[in-house]
Amino acid sequence: MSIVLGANQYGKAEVRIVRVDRATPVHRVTDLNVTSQLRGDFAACHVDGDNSAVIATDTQKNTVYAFARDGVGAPEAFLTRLAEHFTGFPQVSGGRWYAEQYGWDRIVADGSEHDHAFVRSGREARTALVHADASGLTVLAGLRDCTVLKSTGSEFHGFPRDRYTTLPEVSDRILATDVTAWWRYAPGFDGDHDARFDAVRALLLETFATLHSLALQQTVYAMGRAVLEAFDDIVEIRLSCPNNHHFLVDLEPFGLDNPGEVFFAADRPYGLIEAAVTRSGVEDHPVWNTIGGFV
Ligand SMILES: O=c1[nH]c(=O)c2[nH]c(=O)[nH]c2[nH]1
Repeated sequence: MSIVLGANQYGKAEVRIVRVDRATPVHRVTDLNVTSQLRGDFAACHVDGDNSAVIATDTQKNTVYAFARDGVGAPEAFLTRLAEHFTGFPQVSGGRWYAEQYGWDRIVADGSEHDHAFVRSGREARTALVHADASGLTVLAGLRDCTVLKSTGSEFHGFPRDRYTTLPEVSDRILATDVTAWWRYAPGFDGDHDARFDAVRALLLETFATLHSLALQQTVYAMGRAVLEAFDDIVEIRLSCPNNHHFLVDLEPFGLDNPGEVFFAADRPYGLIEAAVTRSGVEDHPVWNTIGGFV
């Protein structure tokens, strides 16, 4: 039996860049966490310790900072620049560039938005991924931990019951989740990434709000479907949504009723609903193998 090196990639993870755009006194802040990973002809390093082809992870980090000097723009565009740069090295056959972008809102002071003071806009992050292989570049955009809740307009009933089923059927409940979504652009997409991100996010939220939900599964599929219906140049979308359960507290021991007003917000265990929504005939794309925690 001989032992051989299998798939490998290497790079610098979580390069934090905060870029301040000072073109006017109204500063703009872009806050990114970038991971760069290269694939290619690196067997000699793994097998013999021969580093002659290795673009050091430190060099990858420095390249990220240097490229930010020219401006960052949309994370998808920034990662595409990095992908094009690194795949220009003959020993690099592909790679994976991933970014999370954290939002900062302007602080309102004296009744107006401040020029250069900001407050973090919560746990949610915008995400982007550029994947390069022999077939070219693939761009995914997404978001994670977009926490949403609706206080009615959600039911769950009609499920099978067996000796282990205790869940009551409900025709009115809280529906809450932290949306994580990734969507894949058609090859060559050259639209405005920022505008498109805003439009997709708005559509996901609008669908969550307006669909009268009979199951979180139905809501998740409807959110994905709405995005594919609205944008021809998005090929497919994947969603992962925990069901953040809110259980009605039994107030009867205190002689009180509880007409859907007092809930216990459980943190675990939680349901986990995941779905890929795609166009019929689209083949499985290798980029999805580079994303963990999804169907
Ligand atoms: O929307 C839901 N889907 C389920 O599959 C499920 N299972 C469960 O216990 N509660 C819920 N809610």
